[in-house]
Amino acid sequence: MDGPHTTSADGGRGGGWFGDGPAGPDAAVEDASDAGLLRRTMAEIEPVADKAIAHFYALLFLRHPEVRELFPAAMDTQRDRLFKALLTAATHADDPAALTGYLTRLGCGHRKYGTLPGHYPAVGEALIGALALHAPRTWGPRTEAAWVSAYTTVSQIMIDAAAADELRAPAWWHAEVVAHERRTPDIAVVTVRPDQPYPFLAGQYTALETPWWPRVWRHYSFASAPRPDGLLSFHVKAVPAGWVSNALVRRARPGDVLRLGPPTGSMTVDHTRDSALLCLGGGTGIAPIKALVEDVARHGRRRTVDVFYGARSGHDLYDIDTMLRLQQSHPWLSVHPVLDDDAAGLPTGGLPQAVRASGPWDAHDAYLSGPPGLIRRGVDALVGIGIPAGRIRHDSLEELAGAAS
Ligand SMILES: NC(=O)C1=CN([C@@H]2O[C@H](COP(=O)(O)OP(=O)(O)OC[C@H]3O[C@@H](n4cnc5c(N)ncnc54)[C@H](O)[C@@H]3O)[C@@H](O)[C@H]2O)C=CC1
Repeated sequence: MDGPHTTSADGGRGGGWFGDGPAGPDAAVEDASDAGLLRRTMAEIEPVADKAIAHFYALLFLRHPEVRELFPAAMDTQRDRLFKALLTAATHADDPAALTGYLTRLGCGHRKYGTLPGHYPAVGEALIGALALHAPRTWGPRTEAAWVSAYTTVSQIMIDAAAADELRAPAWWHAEVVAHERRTPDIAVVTVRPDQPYPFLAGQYTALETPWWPRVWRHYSFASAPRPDGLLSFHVKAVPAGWVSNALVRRARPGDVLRLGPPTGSMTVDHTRDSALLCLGGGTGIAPIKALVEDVARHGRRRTVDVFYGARSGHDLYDIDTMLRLQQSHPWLSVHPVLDDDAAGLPTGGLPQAVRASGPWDAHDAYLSGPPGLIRRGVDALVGIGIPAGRIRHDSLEELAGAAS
């Protein structure tokens, strides 16, 4: 690729990459601000997003075959993540300050894929090409200029963030599997030793790649707070069609070497506060909750912690012994197992109902971890019982959608 990002050369003004062309449908637009033009494209693209995404990748790989090797052999459902992230970012580009955190993480996170500054113009060109074709009613020179300008802002923040990160941290870590414990036929606890120090906070997660599915990255939460021996563990459930999770549960053995991206996520404990914690962990979502409990224990400042640990059946409460042991050693910790059905086989209403039925919780800081459906319903329940949304933490639902597969 040829040097750093170049799209700012024309500043996105006067027609951009596809020539000046005739005055298009954007000539007499009411809200002709850049943000208004971007919103109009988005509204037109939304119903045909699948086609636009397919076109985007076709253009990208046709014009820049060298970029293909940054992506996995099989482009699965994750393929729309790049396109969607670009659109989300570009449409918020009129407020770069608010976006900087997101784009900084995105730029740093892209280092593990081998992304270089020279790749950004190729992606931008394909993005504009796909949008122009699939939003013909609203596309025109001014709209194109607005997209070029937005993409330039977005990509420059990502490029700068990656360059700054390069001075601080590796693009990825190699991590050798040192223990592999099958807790149920579908769930394994995988413990790894990173090849270099791996600083992270309890409650965060990382992207992980196995040797069996190169360039397919999946997110897993750390199942422990940082340990003195530097080891990291993950709770992995093999799910149908989950390439990475199946390989980790059924194939990984001590000695195998994985790759880890940087730690990310803000579901961490604020130790400047002393309010009590209410934690909801569903299924393998108990992993980061356990890490948070260990973090509170190590921090030494006692605050009460209530953990509601939900599972579909008693058999699925694969980590209950660990949680009960923690409860025994810490008088400030209460663990409440919650099954979907009661002893008579009747539905219990699950975690949200169990939390609603106890309390009061309105003075607590809340943490949720588990399937996206549980998080959505859990947040509704917690807001309903008086916990302000600003005191409820969970990982991004978008990231979780592809998390465990
Ligand atoms: N940081 C995080 O938020 C983490 C999230 N996860 C996610 O947790 C999930 C774990 O999967 P499994 O163990 O198979 O969970 P599961 O499907 O067996 O469900 C676990 C618990 O969540 C409840 N639940 C599920 N869907 C619900 C809904 N729509 N409304 C209310 N309650 C619901 C179930 O009743 C059960 O108590 C995966 O999707 C994984 O990606 C896993 C680790 C960390």
